[in-house]
Amino acid sequence: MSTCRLHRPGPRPDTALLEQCRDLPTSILSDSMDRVGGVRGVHRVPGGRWPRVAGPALTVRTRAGDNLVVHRALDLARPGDVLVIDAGGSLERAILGEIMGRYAAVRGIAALVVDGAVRDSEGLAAGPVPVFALGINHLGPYKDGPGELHGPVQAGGTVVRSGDVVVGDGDGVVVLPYERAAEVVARGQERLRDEEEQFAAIAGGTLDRSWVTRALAEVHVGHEVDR
Ligand SMILES: O=C([O-])CC(=O)C(=O)O
Ligand SMILES: [Mg+2]
Repeated sequence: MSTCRLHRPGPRPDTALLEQCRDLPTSILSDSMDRVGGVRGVHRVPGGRWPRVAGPALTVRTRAGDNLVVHRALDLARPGDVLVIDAGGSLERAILGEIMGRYAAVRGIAALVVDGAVRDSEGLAAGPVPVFALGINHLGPYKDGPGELHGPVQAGGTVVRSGDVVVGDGDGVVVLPYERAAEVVARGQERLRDEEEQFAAIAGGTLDRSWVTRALAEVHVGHEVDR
């Protein structure tokens, strides 16, 4: 017998806001949090080609190399949840694999984010549920516990609370704190429009590059620079 501490679940973000998040690249969203609000080192498993995903965090803290409470989380998850599993960043053992990935799919789980390793990476990559992890390891987990659900965790150096908005794509994973999510999305939409204008200016040959010379004081050393 082991323990699984159950905290009270966090708030549930608005579905329209989650929909808006799916239109915003993680790069734009982390820019919109002043380039400091991202999960570091946790990426899509190799070969996974899923579209961008966004959902509320169901936070899981487990002992490194053990997945008993992750199994509990799979059974308690609500459709659309993103499991954020803090396995202490350990790569010693995988925390989940293809069986759990397939079960997550039938439970309607939106994504699995593991601050630790996973295995069966080819099977996970072929499945419908996006999986993000710090690494891959064939060595499987123990099932002894303990752990906790819905409490605050860390993933890739970022604090994640139950109900925070988790967004993942080909660049990795960002977490929008629940209270700031609407503001970050609004900033992100503005940045996306600005980037689209830059793409059009690049294609049309009208991109203004004057900021580069303004930002740099050039120092010529010993010879004239041809222009
Ligand atoms: O055995 C486990 O606990 C993890 C695993 O490989 C799977 O879910 O397929
Ligand atoms: Mg397996």
